[in-house]
Amino acid sequence: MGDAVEVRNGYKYYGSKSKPKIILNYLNMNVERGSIYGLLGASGCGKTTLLSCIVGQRQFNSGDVRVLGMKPGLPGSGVPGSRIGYMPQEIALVEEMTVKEIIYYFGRIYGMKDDKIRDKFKILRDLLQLPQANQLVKKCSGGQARRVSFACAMIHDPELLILDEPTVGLDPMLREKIWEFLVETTKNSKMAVIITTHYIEEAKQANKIGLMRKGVLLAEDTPDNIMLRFEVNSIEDAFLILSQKQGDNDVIEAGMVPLPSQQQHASNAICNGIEVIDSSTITQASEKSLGEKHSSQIVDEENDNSKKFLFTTKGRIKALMTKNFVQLFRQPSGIIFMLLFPIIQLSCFYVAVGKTPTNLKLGIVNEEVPNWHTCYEENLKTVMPGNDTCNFRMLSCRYITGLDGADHLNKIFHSSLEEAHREAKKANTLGYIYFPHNFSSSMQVFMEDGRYADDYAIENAEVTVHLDNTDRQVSFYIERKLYDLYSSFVKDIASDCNYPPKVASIPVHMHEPIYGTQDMEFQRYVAPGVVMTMVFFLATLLTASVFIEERLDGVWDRTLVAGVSAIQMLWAHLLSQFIIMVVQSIEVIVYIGVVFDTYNRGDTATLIFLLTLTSFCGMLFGLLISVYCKSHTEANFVATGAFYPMIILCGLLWPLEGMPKALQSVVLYFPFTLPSISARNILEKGWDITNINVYGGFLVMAAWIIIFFTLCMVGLKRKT
Ligand SMILES: Nc1ncnc2c1ncn2[C@@H]1O[C@H](COP(=O)(O)OP(=O)(O)OP(=O)(O)O)[C@@H](O)[C@H]1O
Repeated sequence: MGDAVEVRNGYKYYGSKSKPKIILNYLNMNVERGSIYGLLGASGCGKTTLLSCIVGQRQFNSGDVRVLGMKPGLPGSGVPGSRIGYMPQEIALVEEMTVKEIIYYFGRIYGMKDDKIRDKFKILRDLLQLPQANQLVKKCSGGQARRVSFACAMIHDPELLILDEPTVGLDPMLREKIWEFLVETTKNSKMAVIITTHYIEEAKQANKIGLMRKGVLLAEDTPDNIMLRFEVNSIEDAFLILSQKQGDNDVIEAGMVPLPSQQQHASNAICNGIEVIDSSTITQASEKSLGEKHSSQIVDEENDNSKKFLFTTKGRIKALMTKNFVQLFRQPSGIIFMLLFPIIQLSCFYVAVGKTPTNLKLGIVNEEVPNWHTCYEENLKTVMPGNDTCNFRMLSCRYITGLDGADHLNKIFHSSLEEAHREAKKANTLGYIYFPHNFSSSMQVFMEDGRYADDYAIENAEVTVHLDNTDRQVSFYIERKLYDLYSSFVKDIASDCNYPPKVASIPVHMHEPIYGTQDMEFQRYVAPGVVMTMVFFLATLLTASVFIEERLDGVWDRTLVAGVSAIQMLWAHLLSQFIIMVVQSIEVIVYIGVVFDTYNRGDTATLIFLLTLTSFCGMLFGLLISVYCKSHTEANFVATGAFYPMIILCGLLWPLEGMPKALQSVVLYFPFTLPSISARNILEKGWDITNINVYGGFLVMAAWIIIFFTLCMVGLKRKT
């Protein structure tokens, strides 16, 4: 059957080719089936790197590795996959799951049936003194979590069990029990175990130990033989002697990479006569047998795989989706984020945006009256029509009292222009309006015989306005109010003087709008864009954080080593997210429809579809970020960096027509620009998906989905 693991001239470096940080320096290793191999070495000597190359998580830069007779990663090799069990150094469990759930998760991933998982779980629970089945992993102590992690690696009775420091933090009794179990199991089966440990003496129970230092195995033999050879009573002493012999001079310098043949020579020299595995021990015959086994095993495995394929894939997708939902819904922040955030954000938007500004302080200086109370005297008459003339007095009062109808304006009366100016400068008012002492008489001259009115009269017939323009929205609003009021003020005077009111109105008439309403609020214009950007970025942040978290806590890698492909993980995530997104989109549409009474002239299903696509696109963008960013901080930078340009350029804050032409033609294809126009067209114009001004947005969104998906795939392929 050959050895469980055979490593020949394993060479691995991190960093660039020109400046390599060499971790494994043409290392050789043999692990027999049905045996325990203790891999010992100081922290940082490369043990984890070696194990990751054995389980197929990483690859050697050169050299050869056979695991259970095949090269890891080859189709049908079962590595990564169910032939091995891997317990990484970090806990690498889903914290939101219970002990039972995480065991079932890995069992299903390995393609086990539920009743088999249940039986094995019972055995492991007693053996490893696992915590209560319904205890959350995050509530487990370090030692408990390590035992659960160990159980996950063992659940499927692998042919090769790889344990990276499994006994750290466990009490001596339990450590002993675990070793007993491993010794017993390897005796009675063909299971091979590779175990790294810092407790060198416990490795005495291993069938073989490898002493590793600076990327090479200094010795590889049974514990007794090693102690015998160095005439010492402990492996630790033997290791010390070996390390001294290797010496510091042999620190591997970057850039001085020896050739395999030179290295073979070098490592023999390093070990000063100590027998280090000789690569020539792989005989022609064993190579041949490996080759034969290779092809026959591929056929067997492929047959087996095709039978099990459906069952395993179903089980995996079920396990992955359950994990996703558990992860999301066991964290209060997850539910808040997905379901409550849209409600909170929409409420903020609808309550705060687009309403008419109120309590706007506007100063008034009126030189026509001795004091402002005069304007509010009862029986004040400002227009006195005669037969062939119409006399005006204190007309300014008529305009000022007209302002009372504009209840959003708060009038502040000033006694002089200087005072009004001073108050506006101090920002105590938003500006002021001024009426000269001869406002009414000038108006009379202007209205009765405008053709002969002199400049002085024309000037004094004006309402002079000075506004603080720094808040343009507010000053626009005041301007519009003052214009509207003046228009009705003049019309009223004309009517009182028995002139036809139309003579006094501006001859531009705004009829009922073709689409929308005359009093349509700004809110309705921005709402589609706001809702779309909201669902997009919620999905982006959620996906990016979930994936990065999984990668950082080791769950992602561990699941890959268990045989799940990155693509399967991606599909499971897409499916679970899709369900959440449909719920979220319905929630958003119903909420704004029912609570804020937002009408929709078009088809609601089309809107929900567009919103779900937007959310899906956001999710893929989040995935893309998680693929290329290493940490949450990096992901946040990218998400925030993308958020503002997208919002600013999509026509949400300012119409596209106001942007430079070249920019317009680019931003039109941004993820929110055409889609928000489509949404607006559905809502306001009632157009359906057959209209280009609606399906244009769908096409853009679909194109972005394809772009993000392709980039994700490229990134994932490069990473795995
Ligand atoms: N992705 C990486 N990029 C660069 N260097 C790395 C990377 N991963 C590990 N290293 C470095 O490689 C060396 C070997 O790391 P490795 O984790 O294999 O050591 P180890 O023997 O398992 O240590 P320990 O017992 O502390 O886990 C260390 O110096 C580590 O800093």
